[in-house]
Amino acid sequence: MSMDQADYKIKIDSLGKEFESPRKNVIAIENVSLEIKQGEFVCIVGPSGCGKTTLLRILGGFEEKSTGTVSIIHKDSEKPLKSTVFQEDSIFPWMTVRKNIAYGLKIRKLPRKEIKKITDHYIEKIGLAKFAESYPHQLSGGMKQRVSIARAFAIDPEILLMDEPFSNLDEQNRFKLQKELLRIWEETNKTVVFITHSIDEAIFLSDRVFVMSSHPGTISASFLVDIPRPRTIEKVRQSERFQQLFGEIWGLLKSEVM
Ligand SMILES: Nc1ncnc2c1ncn2[C@@H]1O[C@H](COP(=O)(O)OP(=O)(O)OP(=O)(O)O)[C@@H](O)[C@H]1O
Repeated sequence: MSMDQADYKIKIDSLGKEFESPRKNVIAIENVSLEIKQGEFVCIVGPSGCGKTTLLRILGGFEEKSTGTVSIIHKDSEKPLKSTVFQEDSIFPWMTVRKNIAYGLKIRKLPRKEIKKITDHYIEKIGLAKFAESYPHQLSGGMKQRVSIARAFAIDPEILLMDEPFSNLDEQNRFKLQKELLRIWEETNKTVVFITHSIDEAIFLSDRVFVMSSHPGTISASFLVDIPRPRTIEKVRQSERFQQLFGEIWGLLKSEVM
């Protein structure tokens, strides 16, 4: 199939990962198959240890798979295919907010003017104009995660991989960042794969939620989140569809978590 004909952005087929260890090998994920469309926002939820991070690390190219196939359509080879945002803030402590966001663009050797334009745009988007020349140690946890997100978007990847980026934040900061993330995503048409422990967060953010189960770590179900956008946390939580999805997803996870 030619790239233009493919109706997926990411296609995973019978993916498996076994970690070898001297005592006992661990099967982290087994027989994972899924397709993600261009521009889709998907969340993956599942109990601790079910293999979410392993799956994301394979997608990100940080880990080798053991079995199966992963196909990702890279449309514009001039631009990076993917960028990852991790749970802990991973910005450079010795660089200012501005330099952190500009870093990936400098690596790509974009013209200086262009770098400034893009960097200013994202500094504004994440509400850190007053902190552009601050260093990470002068920022709160939420502000640092904002910088990570801005940095990931600034390099303009086709796919964003996010591994529990908000799990270390308090609830109010999490709401704020979720909203900002959706706002930026809505204007960029990027494909996002987002891992979270939180069913609320998964439903609020995504077009589709994949639920993973453990032993073996595999996809046990997927749910279409047909709640209209733009969304607000208040409206989503009050909607009947939210309650219904929450009940169904929790129903699946409950037995494992308990
Ligand atoms: N480098 C490694 N070597 C050996 N085993 C590993 C390695 N990385 C992960 N595992 C094992 O693979 C399984 C899946 O781990 P993974 O971190 O992907 O789960 P997770 O769903 O992301 O967990 P959590 O939600 O707690 O972050 C676990 O049993 C874990 O111990």
